[in-house]
Parts: sequence; C-alpha cells; structure tokens
Amino acid sequence: MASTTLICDTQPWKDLKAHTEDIKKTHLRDLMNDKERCESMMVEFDGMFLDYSRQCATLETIDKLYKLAEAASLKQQINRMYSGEHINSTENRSVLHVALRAPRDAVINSDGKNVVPDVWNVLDKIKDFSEKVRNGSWVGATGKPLKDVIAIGIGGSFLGPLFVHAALQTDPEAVEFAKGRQLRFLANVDPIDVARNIAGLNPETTLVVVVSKTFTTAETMLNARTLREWISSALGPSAVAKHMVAVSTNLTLVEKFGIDPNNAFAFWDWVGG
Ligand SMILES: O=P(O)(O)OC[C@H]1O[C@](O)(CO)[C@@H](O)[C@@H]1O
Repeated sequence: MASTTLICDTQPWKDLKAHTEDIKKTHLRDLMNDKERCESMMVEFDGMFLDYSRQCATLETIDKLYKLAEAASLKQQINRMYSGEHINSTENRSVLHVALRAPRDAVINSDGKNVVPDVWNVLDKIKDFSEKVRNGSWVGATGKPLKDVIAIGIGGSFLGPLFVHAALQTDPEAVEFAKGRQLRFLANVDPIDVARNIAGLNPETTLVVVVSKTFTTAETMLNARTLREWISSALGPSAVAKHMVAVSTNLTLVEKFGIDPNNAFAFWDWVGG
C-alpha cells in the first residue's frame, strides 16, 4: 500500500532543503574548480553524454538526492510503472509510454496483456506509410506525391511532434531528407493561424496529420474540419482519404470523421495525453 506521508514531511527532504541554503553560499566558479566533483557529474551511456556539473550541486547534494529518492520509493514506483500497475490513480490506468520504445521481444503487460506486439504493429505501419510518402509512391488525389505536412493537435499532441521536429533539425541526415519539404503545426484556433498554415501550400501536395488522443478536443477538431474543407473543396471529398491521416486512441471517431482506418495510427489509453 502507498505511503500516506507527504514527501515534504520526510527527513531526507528536510535535510536537502537545509543543504540548499548552504550551497547558495558557494559560487559555481568554485564548484567547477573541484575536479573530482566535475568528473563525477559526467556520465556517458550508449553514445549519449550527460554533463550536469554546471548545477549548483556538490557530491553531498547528489547523496541527499539519492536519499530522497529512497524515501520516495522511486525504484519501487518505477517497477510498478513497468509492470503495468494503474499508477495513474486519477484516471485509473497504467502509464506505459516506456512500451512505445521497448525492443520487439520485450514483454510489458497492461491489464494482463503484453502490449509490445501492438506497439510494433503500429510502428511498422507508420514506417511503411512514411516511407511511401517520402519515396513518392503514396500520391494525392491528382496523382502528385505529397511533399508538405500540416500537423494538427494541441497540448501534448502538439508538443510531442514539435519536440521530435526540433531535435531532428540539427541532424544532418534528417535535414537532407527534409529538403524541399515543409512541416507546419496548427495548434490553436486563431483563424489567422489557419491562414498562415496553408499559405503557399497546395492541397494537391499536402498531407494533414491529425494528432489527438481522444479525437474530441474542440480546437483540434475545428482545425481538422477546416482543413478537411480546404482539401475537399479543392480536390473533392474522396481526396480526404489520400490527404488526411490520424494518430489517435479513438479509431471509431477517426473513421466517422472520414479518415481511412488504414491510415489511422493507433495508440492506447496507457499513453499519457
Ligand atoms: O490529444 P487530445 O485528446 O486532443 O488532447 C490534447 C490536450 O488536451 C488536454 O487533454 C487538456 O488540455 C491535454 O492533456 C492534451 O495534451
């Protein structure tokens, strides 16, 4: 059973709080002169290098943080997450975004079912579709390859894709593949933003991706309907199946909206919205 003690009432919290007052008296420049400290605050794993030595923290701080993690039962909580327990108590569900990046042979259960094979089915489907768009074998209603993408979504359904986009902007291979293509984000209901998003784009060569966990979010659905109209008024209603795809947990609503279920990329309740 979960502890009812608030973390701020524990001794490790109080120790850390007192320690922060001490550390404020030391300038970062002096901390950086401590070679042992700096070397201990750099780690490398699998080609990734993390240097957290430029924080106002000493080895004693790290020790106190570990003690706090122990008091919070951090390891046990991580294990509960990985084993699919309903740790999101307000929504009574598992929290398994880790399953989205698990290897094919991993076993991660939610409500008694290994979710990893479903994840890989969708990842393979996304790869297959995006490769067709990239190599031009997926064509729009008038037979032209799709070169530009508008991503509709708000909140996490906007920030997640934006994060990946920002990260890849400095990757030379991604930059090369993105040449001649535009990716735009439509993340609010300001009509000026819609106008700005579609300015200079041709519906014949544009793909619209609607990202919404629920597929009911008012702002997202309004923007999705506006762009559905943009496409169908230019190319006819049947063009929607070629020019709009969705990422959602609610495949019933996706289909009702007019998006081909074959071009709907599912995810699950246990992914945070
Ligand atoms: O992905 P959805 O269901 O469209 O929701 C978008 C956003 O709206 C919220 O539900 C509420 O702002 C966020 O949690 C979420 O990121």
